[in-house]
Amino acid sequence: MADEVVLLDFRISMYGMRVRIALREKGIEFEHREEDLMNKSELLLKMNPIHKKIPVLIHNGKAVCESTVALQYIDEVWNDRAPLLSTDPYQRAQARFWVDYIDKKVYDGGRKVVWSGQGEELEVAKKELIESLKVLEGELGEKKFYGGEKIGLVDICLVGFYVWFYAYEKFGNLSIEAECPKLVAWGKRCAEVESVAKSVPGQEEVYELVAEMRKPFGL
Ligand SMILES: N[C@@H](CCC(=O)N[C@@H](CS)C(=O)NCC(=O)O)C(=O)O
Repeated sequence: MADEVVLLDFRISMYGMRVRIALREKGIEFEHREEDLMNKSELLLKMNPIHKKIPVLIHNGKAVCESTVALQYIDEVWNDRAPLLSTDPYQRAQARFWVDYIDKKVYDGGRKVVWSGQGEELEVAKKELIESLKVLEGELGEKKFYGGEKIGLVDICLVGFYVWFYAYEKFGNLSIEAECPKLVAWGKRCAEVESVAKSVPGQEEVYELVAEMRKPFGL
């Protein structure tokens, strides 16, 4: 029986993007179902009753929730091609450490920049975001990708945030390129990789959609 793979998703979600990229890295055909997060589908509520969030990967009718869990699942099920992680246990542990860092620090900093409005709160958020990006830039060093010559788990998990950089810059009145030029160069390299190019929206599209989402909150 052919695999049936469905992804419940939201186009500008950095978490959704990573699952799309991983599936495309592996060459897995999948059906993409866009969710309206203000009016979630019955399927989403049924498949992710605990968190009620996207992305949800549905493989032959079975749901896998949480993006990093989905990436691990994808890597284990389709383990005969395009590995997302090194075979070395220590390298694997390191990659998972950085994904955890991204999800805690970059997500938090970015969320606050987008939703803080103006003033002291925004200044603190900007500092937090830039600090976390500088740490990640340091970890990249002179490598082409975090995965080495090819994109790997850390690249796949961070590139969705790169797609939000323009929105962070506009709402935070900051220049990520001035602060982290090597990280921005890395993001541009990633954006040229086929699996990424096919999976992520443009930075302006993200900015425009987020600007619409902020309006009801008077931002
Ligand atoms: N830790 C989750 C985060 C997923 C997440 O925050 N999804 C957001 C969209 S980016 C969502 O579904 N939000 C809807 C809600 O919170 O009701 C993951 O890695 O999958």
